[in-house]
Amino acid sequence: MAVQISPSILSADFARLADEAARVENVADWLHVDVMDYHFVPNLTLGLPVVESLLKTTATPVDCHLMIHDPDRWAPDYAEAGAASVTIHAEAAKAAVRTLRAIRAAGARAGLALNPATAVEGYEDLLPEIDMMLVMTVEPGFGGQRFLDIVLPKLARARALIDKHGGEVWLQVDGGVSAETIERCAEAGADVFVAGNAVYGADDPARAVQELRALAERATPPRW
Ligand SMILES: O=C(CO)[C@@H](O)[C@H](O)COP(=O)(O)O
Ligand SMILES: [Fe+2]
Repeated sequence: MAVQISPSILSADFARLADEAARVENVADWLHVDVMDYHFVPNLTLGLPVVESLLKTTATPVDCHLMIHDPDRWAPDYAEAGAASVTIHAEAAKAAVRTLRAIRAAGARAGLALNPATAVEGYEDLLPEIDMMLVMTVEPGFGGQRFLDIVLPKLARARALIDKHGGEVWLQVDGGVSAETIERCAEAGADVFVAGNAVYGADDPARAVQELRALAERATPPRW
């Protein structure tokens, strides 16, 4: 699978979201939208009404990362609104299979996110239910945090499980991904790279996306 870059608007200017999305249009593969609710994580960002408005202003597929207490209640709504990918947290979902199926039924790709301390092995049975696994490389809640390299062995184990399963499950990495860390993520098997600060903290976000993509492509090991 080709390298995909998903800039996180968490590091963008929330008062100018349409303009910020336009800065990476035609360069980024996705626009990563971090939904936080002050309950699952100690931060608050935006919700469905803002995502609905954003979807009207950008042609880039929207990748919603739900860091919310009750994803079973809300995730299908994001898919129905038109988000192309909706990711729920394993630690928050109480009915993960039902919710992942509802996301797919609404026409979106279904993602399952794991916090740094959550073992991937517990979720092997869910691989047929998902289109993407998200391995967090920071504790969720804030942009601009330091990359947790202790998560890299888990990322590699996730890649091995996905390859063993044989399906088309993408492996996303999120948190502290930058020019300094992206190659290690690619070497460990990630193929979708979220980057907030490294893109929207740069003078030229589009160029930052291109540079990250080139680094990840160079470091991606041949798999077939
Ligand atoms: O989900 C999250 C944080 O919880 C991320 O998507 C961050 O927004 C990534 O930002 P950087 O670590 O790349 O600055
Ligand atoms: Fe995220």
